[in-house]
Order: sequence, then C-alpha cells, then structure tokens
Amino acid sequence: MLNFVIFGPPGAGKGTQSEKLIEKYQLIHISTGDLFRAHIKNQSPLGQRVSELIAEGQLVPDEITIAMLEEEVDKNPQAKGFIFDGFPRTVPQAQALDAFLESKNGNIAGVIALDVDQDELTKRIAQRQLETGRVDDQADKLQKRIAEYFDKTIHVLPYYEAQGKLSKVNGIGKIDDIFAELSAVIDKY
Ligand SMILES: Nc1ncnc2c1ncn2[C@@H]1O[C@H](COP(=O)(O)OP(=O)(O)O)[C@@H](O)[C@H]1O
Repeated sequence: MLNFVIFGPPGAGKGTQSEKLIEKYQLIHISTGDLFRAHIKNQSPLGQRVSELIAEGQLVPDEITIAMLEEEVDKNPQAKGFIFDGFPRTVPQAQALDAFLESKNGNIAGVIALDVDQDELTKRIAQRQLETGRVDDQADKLQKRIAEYFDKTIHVLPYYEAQGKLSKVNGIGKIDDIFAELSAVIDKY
C-alpha cells in the first residue's frame, strides 16, 4: 500500500489536488471534512454529534475522528493506497494513524504540505463561501479554523519531518502546475 497525507491550512487546495491525484494514481481519497459533511447531511447520530462543532470551526474530538477514519479505511480492503486529506489534524491523530497502518503492515509513505500564504487563503475561502455557502467558511468561523490550525494542526508537520517524510510544495499558481509538482513528489516513491 502506498499511502500519502496531503496537508495544508484551510483553503490550501487539498481537496482539489486530491481529486486529481486519485485519478492519476488510483488511490482512495479519504477526506474527514467530506465524511463529516456527509454525516451531517444524512443526519446520522455522528452527524448530530459533530454538526455544531464543525459549524463553529472547531476540531472534532480525536476519538470520534480517528474511529471514523479507521472505519473508512476498513471499508476499502482492496485499496492500492490512500490519500488522507484533512487527517491527521493533531499529533495524537498522526500517532493513531501510524499505529493503525502498522497493524496492517502499512505506513505513511510521504506527507505533502501545500504552502499558501494567509492573504491568498482568506481570498480563496471568501470565494468558496459564495459558491458553496459552507457555514464554516463565514469570516468569524474561518478565524476559528485558522486558530485551530495554528494551535493544533501545525504540530503535525514536525512530527512527520522527524520521520523524514515531509515534502513542501508551493500551493499558489495554476492548478495543473501545482499538480505536476505534487505528481513529481509522488513519482519518487
Ligand atoms: N482530522 C480532523 N480532526 C478534527 N476535526 C476535523 C478533522 N477533519 C475535519 N474536521 C472538522 O471538519 C471541518 C471541515 O474540514 P475540512 O473540510 O477538511 O476543512 P478545510 O477546508 O478547512 O481544510 C473542520 O473545521 C473540523 O471541524
């Protein structure tokens, strides 16, 4: 199994690039944000538990997120590999993912971090809010998400850097150019 994490702050383009990567490399895309939004839409018990937190821009507790992620991986036993998008968002999530994959004789091959400055992120999310109406893209909720990113999520980077797995890619420019850079990283594995 060849597993990658696509990493970056809200609005970095993780979802957009993941869609292109799964097509090219035949990997399974697991976006915890998308999974949560599907649960909320279907009004499942999990969706009901997390909808308020997500609407406020807060992280969902690790325990809930990890269990949902593991269940999703287990639904795809034939997968050639996964692209994890929006997960791990905390160091305990990263540790849990390592332990989980190890129990299946797998691992994270590489982590690709999309680098995008704050001004550009704010612009992109304002645009996305107009297009999708995502409640957590509203300015005040977005501030909370950015705060969560710098408080909790950014520490995931040194965790993977210490394992020699981190690659950074410039996330500003044409979608296809960024994709070419990402592909070049993946092709090294
Ligand atoms: N790994 C995670 N841990 C905790 N909460 C998460 C995780 N992934 C997604 N969420 C929740 O879902 C929301 C939306 O996630 P996502 O679509 O990945 O956002 P973004 O576009 O900001 O990267 C997050 O703000 C958070 O509330």
